[in-house]
Amino acid sequence: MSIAEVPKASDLIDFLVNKGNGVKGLSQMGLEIVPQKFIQPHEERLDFTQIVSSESIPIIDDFSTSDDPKGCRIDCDAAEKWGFFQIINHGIPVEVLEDVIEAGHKFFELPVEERRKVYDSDDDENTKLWPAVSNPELTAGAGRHADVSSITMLLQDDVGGLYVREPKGDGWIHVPPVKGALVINIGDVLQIMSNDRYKSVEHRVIVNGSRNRVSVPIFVNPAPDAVFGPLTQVLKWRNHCISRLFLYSDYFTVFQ
Ligand SMILES: O=C(O)CCC(=O)C(=O)O
Ligand SMILES: [Fe+2]
Repeated sequence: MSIAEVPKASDLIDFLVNKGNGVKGLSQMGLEIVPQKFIQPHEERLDFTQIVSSESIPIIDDFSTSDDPKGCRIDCDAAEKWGFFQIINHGIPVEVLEDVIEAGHKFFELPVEERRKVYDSDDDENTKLWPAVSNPELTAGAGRHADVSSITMLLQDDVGGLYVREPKGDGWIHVPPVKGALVINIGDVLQIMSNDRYKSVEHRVIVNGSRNRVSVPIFVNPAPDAVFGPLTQVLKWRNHCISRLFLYSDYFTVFQ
């Protein structure tokens, strides 16, 4: 849980997608490089020596039957240690997920005006485009952040670029695209409710040098007027309570 002082992905998306500039828009403006606003400050750039390739987040198979205690144990361990895991064979047909991704790519190929119409008429605002840029190492994809959700469920295409903080270290671990998988991560709310047992882990997105990336995150959030804090049932996991109570709308405003 921390707030990173980096440009927000939403600014980049707003410029490139909502305002309809696109990557082409950048070049039509005669810009050789991405505007300064979207350049990562030096200390925030992901330096490739920070990538840890010897470790990977767990892939949990057959999540739907994990109400057996052994399965639950694996999920809990993943939530405690990594805060991130992927699930496969979850019950949603792979073809359905692939259709969603394909629709996302098609949408972003539409001319700007068409795209706007879809935006105005549709409430599906979750699909995200991470446009290919020629200098991805300099550019803000999504700066490092933790989610202010309870949990987040993410569908990503096969481009890759999501990195997760390694447990107890400064490195970043790639979350490789796995066909038909959903990436699940613990958000701040569940970290607090679990009294710090489950971890809301920092992550970031690095855009690709040549391919547009589509991802569809679904944030499961409490209602704005919900009050949350460590659950009394879990206080035994630490001998002190790590947090006060929050009104979710206040929490969101401060930490988003
Ligand atoms: O697209 C992704 O892989 C992650 C996006 C993300 O972290 C977010 O929207 O909070
Ligand atoms: Fe996120």
